[in-house]
Amino acid sequence: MTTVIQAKHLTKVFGNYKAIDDVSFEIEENKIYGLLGRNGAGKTTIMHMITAQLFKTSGELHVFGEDPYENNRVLRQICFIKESQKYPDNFKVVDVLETAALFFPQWDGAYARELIAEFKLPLKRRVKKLSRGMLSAVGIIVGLASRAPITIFDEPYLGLDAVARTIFYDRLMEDYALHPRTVILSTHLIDEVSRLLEHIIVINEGKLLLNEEADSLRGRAYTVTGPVAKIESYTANKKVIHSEGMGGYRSATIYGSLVASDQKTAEALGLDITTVTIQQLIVYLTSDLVRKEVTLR
Ligand SMILES: Nc1ncnc2c1ncn2[C@@H]1O[C@H](COP(=O)(O)OP(=O)(O)OP(=O)(O)O)[C@@H](O)[C@H]1O
Repeated sequence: MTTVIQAKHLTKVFGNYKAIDDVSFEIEENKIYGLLGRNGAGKTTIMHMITAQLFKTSGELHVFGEDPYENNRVLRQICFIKESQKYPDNFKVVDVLETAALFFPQWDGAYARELIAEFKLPLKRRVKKLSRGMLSAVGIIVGLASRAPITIFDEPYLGLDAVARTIFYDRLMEDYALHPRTVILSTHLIDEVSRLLEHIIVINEGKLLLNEEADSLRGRAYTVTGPVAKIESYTANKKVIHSEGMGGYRSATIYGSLVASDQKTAEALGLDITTVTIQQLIVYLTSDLVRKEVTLR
């Protein structure tokens, strides 16, 4: 596996606020990553350092083995699509595509036109006259057609309706299969994208909370539901990351794989067992209450 981004003890301080605190991770070639976390966790700050829009305070950051700052050789290999992308006032959709064609070495103009038709975008309309969702579609089209070896989508779909989001996910998967590259998706719609993600990095309050293959996270927690006394007996000595009650019933989410012996015990107690989605798992793990009580691994 080739590493395309390497962060070691990466730290970013704004004034006296540590937005990124000693974070280390590697991003490999030709994989789809989810960069996830709550509002203000530090995801955009990391993406801005990778794309040389912010200086790191300390630590190391290498992109394709080099420092990304003022390094055009590296930056032309990265396409960064963000929700708040600004375009010059007089730009029409067609101007955005033509500018992207000049910048990205692997740009595919024919594919961009196909996507324009699919998202029903008016090529000759000024970008500032587009609806919120149409503006997001422009970013998505640039991100896909750039075929950049590192393509980063930071909450790319503000205002995009469910149909258009599905088009984005489907096209991303198809095009990624034909033209593998590294994709980093940062989003709060985790359930929607979780089937696309191969590896998940979770940032919480500026620190690295999880850095794992998505498949290994899929079976990482489960929920048991049943009468309070039986739940209490079952969960003794287990890491409960979420719990809620209703009348005499309680449900408890347990951090850990459901091994055969535990499954037998739960069944013998008559408890219902349900799986936990990656989104639920991340919500529980990043909630303040849980982090105080549970130390991961
Ligand atoms: N230029 C800046 N000056 C001061 N503080 C900043 C600056 N940029 C970001 N921050 C702070 O750093 C923290 C991380 O912000 P960041 O935008 O990276 O979060 P995020 O994970 O992308 O959040 P969201 O999901 O809401 O987009 C926040 O507390 C934010 O207020």
